[in-house]
Amino acid sequence: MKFGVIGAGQMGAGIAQVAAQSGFTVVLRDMEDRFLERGRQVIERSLAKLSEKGKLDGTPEEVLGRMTFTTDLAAFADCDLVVEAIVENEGVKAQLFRDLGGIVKPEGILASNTSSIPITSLATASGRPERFIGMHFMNPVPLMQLVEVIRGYSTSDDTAAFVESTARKMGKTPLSCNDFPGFVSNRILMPMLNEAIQCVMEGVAEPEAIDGIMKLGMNHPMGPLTLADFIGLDTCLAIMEVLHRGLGDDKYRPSPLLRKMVQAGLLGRKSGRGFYTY
Ligand SMILES: CC(=O)CC(=O)SCCNC(=O)CCNC(=O)[C@H](O)C(C)(C)COP(=O)(O)OP(=O)(O)OC[C@H]1O[C@@H](n2cnc3c(N)ncnc32)[C@H](O)[C@@H]1OP(=O)(O)O
Ligand SMILES: NC(=O)C1=CN([C@@H]2O[C@H](COP(=O)(O)OP(=O)(O)OC[C@H]3O[C@@H](n4cnc5c(N)ncnc54)[C@H](OP(=O)(O)O)[C@@H]3O)[C@@H](O)[C@H]2O)C=CC1
Repeated sequence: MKFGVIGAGQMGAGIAQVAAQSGFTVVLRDMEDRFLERGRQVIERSLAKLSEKGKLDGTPEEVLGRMTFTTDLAAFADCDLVVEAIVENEGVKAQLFRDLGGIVKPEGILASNTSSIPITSLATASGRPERFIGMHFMNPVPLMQLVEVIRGYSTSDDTAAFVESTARKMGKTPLSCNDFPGFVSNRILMPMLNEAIQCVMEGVAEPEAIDGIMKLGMNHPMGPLTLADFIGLDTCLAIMEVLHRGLGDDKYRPSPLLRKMVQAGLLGRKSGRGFYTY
């Protein structure tokens, strides 16, 4: 199978890596060579770590040998499945799917790794709504078990079955849900992270104490502010906006502190500073 991934950021690089680990031929695209190079380095580090621990089938070189890095969308023409993992912005994603709809062979399936944006509207933009689906991997992709599979209004049974079987071949567990803002994962997770940010803003406690309380008290592997920094505060804000707009309830209002930090360019781990400094 030829597996396409668009966006070589933290999610796209992880999805491409795990697809190649699973034996698929992979093409990974970003807009500029320097972003592809950054993605390749992340993949090389992750493969080295997995290999060191005996958790990799074959060598890192064999896995990398199944991957091609490109800036050219035409390289996706013969892909059986293309997963998009670019910025969490509906207009930008819709334009990409309009383009892809005219490039990828008609029987190819298009999927979005979006955290929250309506699958049905991206499916319409693609011009092939029956062969369009949400394939939502979790961060960090090489370590997390879940793929949340989101069916759009017109997604066919064959498309859902193909994507679920592909997720299993990648060593993941697919779980399905319908197309509602934030799906299941982020409808439940993101309000908790937003509330932790609101606690910082209101001076309820210092970030370290908030994270410590949730880690030690609730056995969460990461505190909510560490996790928000890990996901990216720009992505967290984009998801909260979709929940707020899409569900029309002020309980999903993004914390003003979250908004201000994104305006200040404090995006978390990827920009070097968020609630913590990296
Ligand atoms: C926003 C959305 O739309 C959806 C989302 O994804 S929401 C986010 C979902 N993800 C989470 O909630 C993650 C929560 N965090 C965790 O589960 C854990 O902290 C974790 C699995 C990320 C890390 O595990 P941990 O037990 O905390 O230990 P940590 O020491 O950091 O890492 C474990 C090992 O994995 C390695 N590791 C981390 N990332 C890796 C990667 N990408 N590839 C390979 N190895 C990796 C680490 O280097 C470490 O190796 P050593 O044991 O040799 O030091
Ligand atoms: N972060 C997370 O924990 C998770 C995120 N997701 C979702 O995955 C997707 C990607 O997130 P993530 O990998 O974290 O984000 P990153 O910021 O790490 O990467 C985003 C990617 O999108 C590209 N991009 C940015 N702007 C544009 C544009 N205008 N046109 C085309 N490409 C663009 C970036 O390229 P460049 O480097 O050139 O800017 C980069 O490759 C989002 O939809 C997000 O919601 C899903 C699960 C978890």
